[in-house]
Amino acid sequence: MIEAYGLTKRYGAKTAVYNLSFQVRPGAVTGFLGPNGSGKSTTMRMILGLDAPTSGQVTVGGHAFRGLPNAPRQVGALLDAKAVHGGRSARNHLLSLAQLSGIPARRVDEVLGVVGLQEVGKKRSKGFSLGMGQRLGIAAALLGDPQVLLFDEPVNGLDPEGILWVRNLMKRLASEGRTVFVSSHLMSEMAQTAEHLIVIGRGQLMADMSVTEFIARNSVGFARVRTPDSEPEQRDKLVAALHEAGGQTQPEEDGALRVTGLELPRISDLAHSADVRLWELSPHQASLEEAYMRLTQGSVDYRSTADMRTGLQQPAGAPAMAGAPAMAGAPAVPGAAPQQAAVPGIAAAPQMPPGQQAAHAPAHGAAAYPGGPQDAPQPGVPGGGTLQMRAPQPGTNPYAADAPAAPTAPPAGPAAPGMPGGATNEGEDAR
Ligand SMILES: Nc1ncnc2c1ncn2[C@@H]1O[C@H](COP(=O)(O)OP(=O)(O)OP(=O)(O)O)[C@@H](O)[C@H]1O
Repeated sequence: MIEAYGLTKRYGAKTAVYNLSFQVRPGAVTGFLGPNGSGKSTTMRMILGLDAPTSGQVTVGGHAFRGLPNAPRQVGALLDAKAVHGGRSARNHLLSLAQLSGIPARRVDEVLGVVGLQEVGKKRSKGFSLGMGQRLGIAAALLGDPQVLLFDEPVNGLDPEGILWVRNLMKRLASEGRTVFVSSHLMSEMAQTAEHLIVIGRGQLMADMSVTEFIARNSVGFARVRTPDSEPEQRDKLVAALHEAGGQTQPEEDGALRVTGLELPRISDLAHSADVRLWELSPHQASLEEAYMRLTQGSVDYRSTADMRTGLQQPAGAPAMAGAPAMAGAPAVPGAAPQQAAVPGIAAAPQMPPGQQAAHAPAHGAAAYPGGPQDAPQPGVPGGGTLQMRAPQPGTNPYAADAPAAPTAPPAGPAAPGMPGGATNEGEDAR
Protein backbone atom coordinates (compact mmCIF):
# COMPACT_ATOMS: atom_id res chain seq x y z
CA MET A 1 0.00 0.00 0.00
CA ILE A 2 1.18 3.50 -0.83
CA GLU A 3 -0.11 6.28 1.42
CA ALA A 4 0.37 10.00 0.90
CA TYR A 5 -0.65 12.63 3.41
CA GLY A 6 -0.63 16.33 2.66
CA LEU A 7 2.14 15.86 0.13
CA THR A 8 3.44 19.18 -1.15
CA LYS A 9 6.41 19.92 -3.38
CA ARG A 10 7.66 23.35 -4.29
CA TYR A 11 10.49 24.16 -6.63
CA GLY A 12 11.28 27.74 -5.75
CA ALA A 13 8.09 29.69 -6.46
CA LYS A 14 6.63 26.81 -8.45
CA THR A 15 4.24 24.53 -6.58
CA ALA A 16 4.35 21.21 -8.42
CA VAL A 17 2.26 19.21 -5.93
CA TYR A 18 -0.03 20.64 -3.31
CA ASN A 19 -1.54 18.95 -0.27
CA LEU A 20 -2.04 15.60 -1.94
CA SER A 21 -3.50 12.79 0.16
CA PHE A 22 -4.38 9.39 -1.26
CA GLN A 23 -3.92 5.67 -0.84
CA VAL A 24 -2.96 3.11 -3.47
CA ARG A 25 -4.15 -0.33 -2.48
CA PRO A 26 -2.86 -3.76 -3.39
CA GLY A 27 -4.75 -6.08 -5.70
CA ALA A 28 -5.84 -3.46 -8.21
CA VAL A 29 -4.32 -1.30 -10.90
CA THR A 30 -4.63 2.31 -9.81
CA GLY A 31 -4.40 4.85 -12.61
CA PHE A 32 -2.74 8.16 -11.84
CA LEU A 33 -4.12 10.72 -14.26
CA GLY A 34 -3.54 14.37 -14.90
CA PRO A 35 -2.73 16.76 -17.71
CA ASN A 36 0.89 17.48 -18.66
CA GLY A 37 2.72 19.18 -15.85
CA SER A 38 0.09 18.35 -13.25
CA GLY A 39 2.63 16.77 -10.91
CA LYS A 40 2.38 13.02 -11.59
CA SER A 41 6.09 12.42 -12.05
CA THR A 42 6.94 14.66 -9.11
CA THR A 43 4.58 12.64 -6.93
CA MET A 44 6.09 9.38 -8.13
CA ARG A 45 9.57 10.65 -7.44
CA MET A 46 8.52 11.58 -3.91
CA ILE A 47 7.09 8.09 -3.39
CA LEU A 48 10.44 6.67 -4.49
CA GLY A 49 12.51 8.99 -2.32
CA LEU A 50 14.03 10.67 -5.39
CA ASP A 51 12.53 14.02 -4.41
CA ALA A 52 11.99 15.16 -0.84
CA PRO A 53 8.53 16.61 -0.09
CA THR A 54 8.46 20.23 0.97
CA SER A 55 5.81 19.14 3.47
CA GLY A 56 3.63 16.13 4.07
CA GLN A 57 4.77 12.57 3.75
CA VAL A 58 4.40 9.45 1.68
CA THR A 59 4.99 5.88 2.75
CA VAL A 60 5.22 2.50 1.06
CA GLY A 61 4.12 -0.37 3.26
CA GLY A 62 4.14 2.01 6.20
CA HIS A 63 7.73 3.18 5.70
CA ALA A 64 9.22 6.19 3.96
CA PHE A 65 10.97 4.77 0.89
CA ARG A 66 14.41 5.45 2.25
CA GLY A 67 13.55 3.63 5.46
CA LEU A 68 12.40 0.51 3.59
CA PRO A 69 14.47 -2.54 4.33
CA ASN A 70 15.78 -3.91 1.01
CA ALA A 71 13.79 -1.43 -1.04
CA PRO A 72 14.57 -2.90 -4.50
CA ARG A 73 12.86 -6.14 -3.54
CA GLN A 74 9.82 -4.31 -2.28
CA VAL A 75 9.34 -1.56 -4.82
CA GLY A 76 10.04 -1.52 -8.55
CA ALA A 77 9.51 1.44 -10.82
CA LEU A 78 9.73 2.60 -14.37
CA LEU A 79 10.17 6.35 -14.45
CA ASP A 80 12.10 6.90 -17.64
CA ALA A 81 12.73 4.02 -20.01
CA LYS A 82 15.51 5.97 -21.73
CA ALA A 83 17.58 6.14 -18.57
CA VAL A 84 19.80 3.22 -19.46
CA HIS A 85 23.43 2.92 -20.48
CA GLY A 86 23.01 2.49 -24.24
CA GLY A 87 26.39 0.82 -24.66
CA ARG A 88 25.41 -2.09 -22.46
CA SER A 89 23.41 -5.06 -23.58
CA ALA A 90 19.94 -5.41 -22.12
CA ARG A 91 21.09 -8.39 -20.11
CA ASN A 92 24.17 -6.62 -18.76
CA HIS A 93 22.09 -3.60 -17.85
CA LEU A 94 19.78 -5.78 -15.81
CA LEU A 95 22.69 -7.76 -14.38
CA SER A 96 24.35 -4.61 -13.08
CA LEU A 97 21.10 -3.55 -11.42
CA ALA A 98 20.66 -7.03 -9.96
CA GLN A 99 24.18 -7.05 -8.55
CA LEU A 100 23.63 -3.71 -6.85
CA SER A 101 20.72 -5.19 -4.95
CA GLY A 102 21.90 -8.73 -4.35
CA ILE A 103 19.40 -10.21 -6.79
CA PRO A 104 20.52 -13.52 -8.35
CA ALA A 105 21.53 -13.50 -12.02
CA ARG A 106 18.93 -16.12 -12.95
CA ARG A 107 16.23 -13.56 -12.18
CA VAL A 108 17.61 -11.44 -15.04
CA ASP A 109 16.84 -14.18 -17.52
CA GLU A 110 13.42 -14.68 -15.97
CA VAL A 111 12.42 -11.04 -16.40
CA LEU A 112 13.88 -10.91 -19.92
CA GLY A 113 11.49 -13.75 -20.68
CA VAL A 114 8.55 -12.03 -19.00
CA VAL A 115 8.98 -8.93 -21.16
CA GLY A 116 9.79 -10.88 -24.32
CA LEU A 117 13.36 -9.63 -24.76
CA GLN A 118 15.20 -12.93 -24.34
CA GLU A 119 16.12 -13.01 -28.05
CA VAL A 120 17.76 -9.59 -27.94
CA GLY A 121 19.20 -9.78 -24.42
CA LYS A 122 22.76 -9.63 -25.77
CA LYS A 123 22.10 -6.62 -28.01
CA ARG A 124 23.10 -3.13 -26.99
CA SER A 125 20.09 -1.21 -25.78
CA LYS A 126 21.00 1.91 -27.78
CA GLY A 127 19.73 0.10 -30.88
CA PHE A 128 16.41 -0.65 -29.23
CA SER A 129 13.13 0.68 -30.51
CA LEU A 130 10.96 2.75 -28.18
CA GLY A 131 8.85 -0.31 -27.42
CA MET A 132 11.86 -2.49 -26.67
CA GLY A 133 13.20 0.24 -24.40
CA GLN A 134 9.90 0.33 -22.51
CA ARG A 135 10.03 -3.46 -22.12
CA LEU A 136 13.57 -3.22 -20.78
CA GLY A 137 12.45 -0.56 -18.28
CA ILE A 138 9.59 -2.78 -17.19
CA ALA A 139 11.99 -5.72 -16.83
CA ALA A 140 14.12 -3.58 -14.52
CA ALA A 141 11.05 -2.73 -12.45
CA LEU A 142 10.20 -6.43 -12.09
CA LEU A 143 13.73 -7.51 -11.22
CA GLY A 144 13.29 -7.63 -7.45
CA ASP A 145 9.87 -9.33 -7.78
CA PRO A 146 8.45 -6.43 -5.77
CA GLN A 147 5.01 -6.17 -4.20
CA VAL A 148 4.71 -2.49 -5.13
CA LEU A 149 5.16 -1.29 -8.70
CA LEU A 150 5.12 2.20 -10.12
CA PHE A 151 5.02 2.91 -13.83
CA ASP A 152 5.25 6.44 -15.21
CA GLU A 153 3.61 6.53 -18.64
CA PRO A 154 4.50 2.92 -19.49
CA VAL A 155 2.70 2.88 -22.84
CA ASN A 156 4.33 6.03 -24.17
CA GLY A 157 5.23 5.45 -27.79
CA LEU A 158 4.12 1.82 -27.85
CA ASP A 159 2.29 0.30 -30.79
CA PRO A 160 -1.16 -1.24 -30.22
CA GLU A 161 0.31 -4.70 -29.60
CA GLY A 162 2.72 -3.24 -27.03
CA ILE A 163 -0.07 -1.27 -25.37
CA LEU A 164 -2.16 -4.40 -25.04
CA TRP A 165 0.78 -6.28 -23.61
CA VAL A 166 1.44 -3.60 -20.97
CA ARG A 167 -2.26 -3.48 -20.13
CA ASN A 168 -2.42 -7.22 -19.57
CA LEU A 169 0.82 -7.24 -17.60
CA MET A 170 -0.44 -4.51 -15.23
CA LYS A 171 -3.65 -6.44 -14.66
CA ARG A 172 -1.80 -9.67 -14.06
CA LEU A 173 0.55 -8.05 -11.55
CA ALA A 174 -2.43 -6.62 -9.68
CA SER A 175 -4.26 -9.94 -9.76
CA GLU A 176 -1.24 -11.43 -7.98
CA GLY A 177 -2.03 -9.10 -5.10
CA ARG A 178 0.55 -6.42 -5.89
CA THR A 179 0.09 -2.70 -5.62
CA VAL A 180 0.26 -1.28 -9.15
CA PHE A 181 0.32 2.49 -9.63
CA VAL A 182 0.38 3.66 -13.25
CA SER A 183 0.51 7.24 -14.43
CA SER A 184 -0.87 8.38 -17.73
CA HIS A 185 -2.51 11.35 -19.31
CA LEU A 186 -4.59 9.06 -21.51
CA MET A 187 -7.96 8.51 -19.92
CA SER A 188 -9.03 6.06 -22.62
CA GLU A 189 -6.07 3.82 -21.88
CA MET A 190 -6.55 4.00 -18.14
CA ALA A 191 -10.23 3.20 -18.48
CA GLN A 192 -9.22 -0.16 -19.92
CA THR A 193 -6.40 -0.89 -17.51
CA ALA A 194 -7.23 0.53 -14.11
CA GLU A 195 -9.91 -0.28 -11.57
CA HIS A 196 -9.27 2.78 -9.49
CA LEU A 197 -8.31 6.32 -10.47
CA ILE A 198 -6.51 9.15 -8.80
CA VAL A 199 -6.84 12.30 -10.88
CA ILE A 200 -4.79 15.41 -10.23
CA GLY A 201 -4.76 18.85 -11.81
CA ARG A 202 -2.06 21.41 -11.07
CA GLY A 203 -0.74 19.23 -8.33
CA GLN A 204 -4.04 18.96 -6.49
CA LEU A 205 -6.36 16.02 -6.00
CA MET A 206 -9.41 16.22 -8.24
CA ALA A 207 -10.84 12.70 -7.99
CA ASP A 208 -10.09 9.51 -6.08
CA MET A 209 -12.59 6.80 -6.96
CA SER A 210 -13.21 3.63 -8.93
CA VAL A 211 -13.29 3.87 -12.72
CA THR A 212 -16.94 2.82 -12.64
CA GLU A 213 -17.79 5.62 -10.27
CA PHE A 214 -15.77 8.10 -12.28
CA ILE A 215 -17.71 7.20 -15.42
CA ALA A 216 -21.04 7.38 -13.63
CA ARG A 217 -20.28 10.75 -12.08
CA ASN A 218 -18.57 12.44 -14.95
CA SER A 219 -20.18 11.21 -18.13
CA VAL A 220 -22.91 13.64 -18.90
CA GLY A 221 -25.73 12.69 -21.23
CA PHE A 222 -26.69 14.87 -24.17
CA ALA A 223 -29.02 14.79 -27.14
CA ARG A 224 -27.96 14.95 -30.75
CA VAL A 225 -30.39 16.87 -32.89
CA ARG A 226 -30.26 17.33 -36.62
CA THR A 227 -32.39 19.50 -38.85
CA PRO A 228 -32.42 19.31 -42.68
CA ASP A 229 -28.98 20.30 -43.97
CA SER A 230 -30.42 22.30 -46.85
CA GLU A 231 -32.50 24.56 -44.54
CA PRO A 232 -30.18 26.40 -42.16
CA GLU A 233 -33.01 28.67 -41.04
CA GLN A 234 -34.70 25.61 -39.49
CA ARG A 235 -31.64 25.00 -37.41
CA ASP A 236 -31.46 28.69 -36.35
CA LYS A 237 -35.10 28.60 -35.30
CA LEU A 238 -34.52 25.47 -33.26
CA VAL A 239 -31.41 26.87 -31.58
CA ALA A 240 -33.37 29.99 -30.57
CA ALA A 241 -36.22 27.90 -29.15
CA LEU A 242 -33.85 25.60 -27.25
CA HIS A 243 -31.94 28.51 -25.75
CA GLU A 244 -35.14 30.23 -24.74
CA ALA A 245 -36.18 27.05 -22.93
CA GLY A 246 -32.88 26.99 -21.00
CA GLY A 247 -30.99 24.44 -23.10
CA GLN A 248 -27.42 24.74 -24.30
CA THR A 249 -26.34 23.88 -27.81
CA GLN A 250 -23.02 23.12 -29.37
CA PRO A 251 -22.46 22.43 -33.07
CA GLU A 252 -21.15 18.98 -33.90
CA GLU A 253 -18.70 18.48 -36.75
CA ASP A 254 -21.28 16.88 -39.04
CA GLY A 255 -23.74 19.77 -38.76
CA ALA A 256 -25.83 18.26 -35.96
CA LEU A 257 -26.37 19.99 -32.63
CA ARG A 258 -25.35 18.68 -29.24
CA VAL A 259 -28.02 19.73 -26.77
CA THR A 260 -27.65 19.63 -23.00
CA GLY A 261 -29.96 20.82 -20.26
CA LEU A 262 -33.17 19.55 -21.89
CA GLU A 263 -34.80 16.13 -21.96
CA LEU A 264 -35.45 14.49 -25.32
CA PRO A 265 -39.28 14.80 -25.19
CA ARG A 266 -38.93 18.49 -24.37
CA ILE A 267 -36.61 19.02 -27.35
CA SER A 268 -39.11 17.23 -29.55
CA ASP A 269 -41.99 19.41 -28.25
CA LEU A 270 -39.98 22.59 -28.75
CA ALA A 271 -39.12 21.61 -32.31
CA HIS A 272 -42.74 20.84 -32.99
CA SER A 273 -43.92 24.18 -31.56
CA ALA A 274 -41.29 26.04 -33.60
CA ASP A 275 -42.42 24.17 -36.72
CA VAL A 276 -38.96 22.69 -37.22
CA ARG A 277 -38.53 19.31 -38.87
CA LEU A 278 -35.98 16.96 -37.31
CA TRP A 279 -33.81 14.48 -39.12
CA GLU A 280 -32.37 13.12 -35.92
CA LEU A 281 -33.06 13.22 -32.19
CA SER A 282 -31.01 10.71 -30.23
CA PRO A 283 -29.70 10.23 -26.69
CA HIS A 284 -25.92 10.04 -26.14
CA GLN A 285 -23.40 9.68 -23.36
CA ALA A 286 -20.23 11.74 -23.39
CA SER A 287 -17.15 9.54 -23.59
CA LEU A 288 -14.95 9.01 -20.59
CA GLU A 289 -12.21 10.91 -22.40
CA GLU A 290 -14.51 13.91 -22.68
CA ALA A 291 -15.50 13.56 -19.02
CA TYR A 292 -11.85 13.57 -18.04
CA MET A 293 -11.15 16.58 -20.25
CA ARG A 294 -14.00 18.44 -18.63
CA LEU A 295 -12.81 17.57 -15.15
CA THR A 296 -9.25 18.65 -15.81
CA GLN A 297 -9.67 21.44 -18.35
CA GLY A 298 -9.40 24.15 -15.72
CA SER A 299 -6.04 22.78 -14.72
CA VAL A 300 -4.42 22.29 -18.09
CA ASP A 301 -1.16 24.18 -18.27
CA TYR A 302 -0.43 23.72 -21.95
CA ARG A 303 -2.91 24.45 -24.71
CA SER A 304 -2.37 24.89 -28.38
CA THR A 305 -3.35 28.27 -29.79
CA ALA A 306 -5.65 26.41 -32.22
CA ASP A 307 -7.47 24.82 -29.28
CA MET A 308 -7.89 28.22 -27.69
CA ARG A 309 -9.21 29.74 -30.91
CA THR A 310 -11.80 27.03 -31.36
CA GLY A 311 -12.69 27.07 -27.69
CA LEU A 312 -11.74 23.41 -27.33
CA GLN A 313 -11.23 22.50 -23.67
CA GLN A 314 -12.97 25.73 -22.77
CA PRO A 315 -15.32 25.38 -19.83
CA ALA A 316 -18.86 26.34 -20.72
CA GLY A 317 -19.52 29.88 -19.66
CA ALA A 318 -15.93 30.53 -18.73
CA PRO A 319 -14.25 33.71 -19.83
CA ALA A 320 -12.65 33.48 -23.24
CA MET A 321 -9.09 32.34 -23.31
CA ALA A 322 -8.14 35.01 -25.81
CA GLY A 323 -5.38 37.15 -24.45
CA ALA A 324 -4.18 34.44 -22.14
CA PRO A 325 -0.44 34.46 -21.83
CA ALA A 326 1.14 32.15 -24.33
CA MET A 327 1.99 28.74 -23.00
CA ALA A 328 5.62 28.13 -22.51
CA GLY A 329 6.87 25.11 -24.35
CA ALA A 330 6.47 21.77 -22.70
CA PRO A 331 9.44 21.01 -20.55
CA ALA A 332 11.91 19.80 -23.10
CA VAL A 333 15.07 18.14 -22.07
CA PRO A 334 17.46 18.45 -24.99
CA GLY A 335 20.80 17.00 -24.31
CA ALA A 336 19.92 15.74 -20.88
CA ALA A 337 22.10 12.74 -20.29
CA PRO A 338 20.27 9.66 -19.18
CA GLN A 339 21.15 8.69 -15.68
CA GLN A 340 21.87 5.28 -14.38
CA ALA A 341 19.06 3.84 -12.36
CA ALA A 342 19.75 4.20 -8.68
CA VAL A 343 18.12 0.90 -7.78
CA PRO A 344 16.62 -1.77 -9.98
CA GLY A 345 13.80 -0.32 -11.91
CA ILE A 346 14.10 3.11 -10.45
CA ALA A 347 15.40 5.24 -13.21
CA ALA A 348 15.90 8.88 -12.44
CA ALA A 349 14.08 11.17 -14.83
CA PRO A 350 16.17 13.48 -16.96
CA GLN A 351 16.97 16.86 -15.59
CA MET A 352 15.01 19.88 -16.60
CA PRO A 353 17.46 22.53 -17.69
CA PRO A 354 17.29 25.79 -15.80
CA GLY A 355 15.12 28.33 -17.50
CA GLN A 356 13.09 25.67 -19.28
CA GLN A 357 10.50 25.45 -16.62
CA ALA A 358 7.08 26.04 -18.04
CA ALA A 359 5.58 29.37 -17.19
CA HIS A 360 2.58 28.99 -15.00
CA ALA A 361 -0.49 29.14 -17.20
CA PRO A 362 -3.18 31.56 -16.12
CA ALA A 363 -5.37 30.41 -13.33
CA HIS A 364 -8.69 29.62 -14.84
CA GLY A 365 -10.40 30.93 -11.81
CA ALA A 366 -13.62 29.25 -10.92
CA ALA A 367 -13.20 26.89 -13.82
CA ALA A 368 -11.27 24.38 -11.75
CA TYR A 369 -14.39 22.25 -11.37
CA PRO A 370 -16.21 23.19 -14.52
CA GLY A 371 -18.33 20.19 -15.29
CA GLY A 372 -21.39 21.12 -13.32
CA PRO A 373 -22.70 20.06 -9.95
CA GLN A 374 -20.96 16.72 -10.04
CA ASP A 375 -17.68 18.59 -10.14
CA ALA A 376 -18.44 20.77 -7.20
CA PRO A 377 -15.98 20.42 -4.38
CA GLN A 378 -17.13 18.00 -1.73
CA PRO A 379 -15.75 17.42 1.67
CA GLY A 380 -14.13 14.05 1.98
CA VAL A 381 -11.54 12.12 3.82
CA PRO A 382 -8.38 11.10 2.05
CA GLY A 383 -8.51 7.76 0.32
CA GLY A 384 -11.28 5.37 1.10
CA GLY A 385 -12.24 5.04 -2.53
CA THR A 386 -14.96 7.58 -2.15
CA LEU A 387 -15.57 10.58 -4.30
CA GLN A 388 -13.28 13.41 -3.50
CA MET A 389 -13.51 16.44 -5.69
CA ARG A 390 -11.40 18.93 -3.88
CA ALA A 391 -11.60 22.63 -4.14
CA PRO A 392 -8.48 24.53 -3.23
CA GLN A 393 -8.85 26.00 0.22
CA PRO A 394 -9.34 29.74 0.19
CA GLY A 395 -6.33 31.62 1.30
CA THR A 396 -4.04 28.61 1.21
CA ASN A 397 -4.20 27.69 -2.42
CA PRO A 398 -0.97 28.49 -4.16
CA TYR A 399 -2.73 28.59 -7.51
CA ALA A 400 -5.23 31.23 -6.50
CA ALA A 401 -2.82 34.06 -7.09
CA ASP A 402 -1.30 33.43 -10.43
CA ALA A 403 2.15 34.69 -9.78
CA PRO A 404 4.52 33.80 -12.57
CA ALA A 405 6.92 31.06 -11.62
CA ALA A 406 10.29 32.31 -10.55
CA PRO A 407 13.29 30.93 -12.36
CA THR A 408 14.27 27.70 -10.78
CA ALA A 409 17.56 26.96 -9.18
CA PRO A 410 19.86 24.81 -11.26
CA PRO A 411 18.94 21.18 -10.80
CA ALA A 412 21.09 19.11 -8.54
CA GLY A 413 23.37 16.34 -9.67
CA PRO A 414 22.32 12.77 -10.29
CA ALA A 415 21.40 10.37 -7.56
CA ALA A 416 24.28 8.47 -6.09
CA PRO A 417 24.36 4.92 -7.41
CA GLY A 418 22.64 2.57 -5.07
CA MET A 419 20.89 5.41 -3.33
CA PRO A 420 17.59 6.56 -4.72
CA GLY A 421 17.81 10.27 -4.41
CA GLY A 422 19.74 11.13 -1.34
CA ALA A 423 17.85 14.38 -1.33
CA THR A 424 17.10 16.06 1.91
CA ASN A 425 15.63 19.23 0.58
CA GLU A 426 14.45 20.62 -2.69
CA GLY A 427 17.86 21.86 -3.73
CA GLU A 428 19.26 18.37 -3.49
CA ASP A 429 16.60 16.51 -5.34
CA ALA A 430 17.83 13.85 -7.65
CA ARG A 431 16.20 14.23 -11.04
N1 LIG B 1 13.07 20.08 -10.84
C1 LIG B 1 12.10 20.90 -11.14
N2 LIG B 1 12.28 22.23 -11.03
C2 LIG B 1 11.31 23.10 -11.30
N3 LIG B 1 10.07 22.75 -11.69
C3 LIG B 1 9.81 21.46 -11.83
C4 LIG B 1 10.80 20.46 -11.56
N4 LIG B 1 10.22 19.25 -11.75
C5 LIG B 1 8.94 19.48 -12.13
N5 LIG B 1 8.71 20.81 -12.18
C6 LIG B 1 7.44 21.44 -12.52
O1 LIG B 1 6.46 20.86 -11.71
C7 LIG B 1 5.26 20.68 -12.45
C8 LIG B 1 4.87 19.24 -12.39
O2 LIG B 1 5.75 18.49 -13.20
P1 LIG B 1 5.65 16.92 -13.39
O3 LIG B 1 6.77 16.50 -14.29
O4 LIG B 1 5.57 16.29 -12.06
O5 LIG B 1 4.23 16.79 -14.12
P2 LIG B 1 3.61 15.54 -14.89
O6 LIG B 1 2.18 15.49 -14.50
O7 LIG B 1 4.44 14.33 -14.66
O8 LIG B 1 3.73 16.01 -16.40
P3 LIG B 1 3.82 15.14 -17.76
O9 LIG B 1 2.50 14.46 -17.95
O10 LIG B 1 4.04 16.20 -18.79
O11 LIG B 1 4.97 14.19 -17.62
C9 LIG B 1 5.54 21.19 -13.84
O12 LIG B 1 5.06 22.51 -13.94
C10 LIG B 1 7.02 21.15 -13.95
O13 LIG B 1 7.46 22.16 -14.82
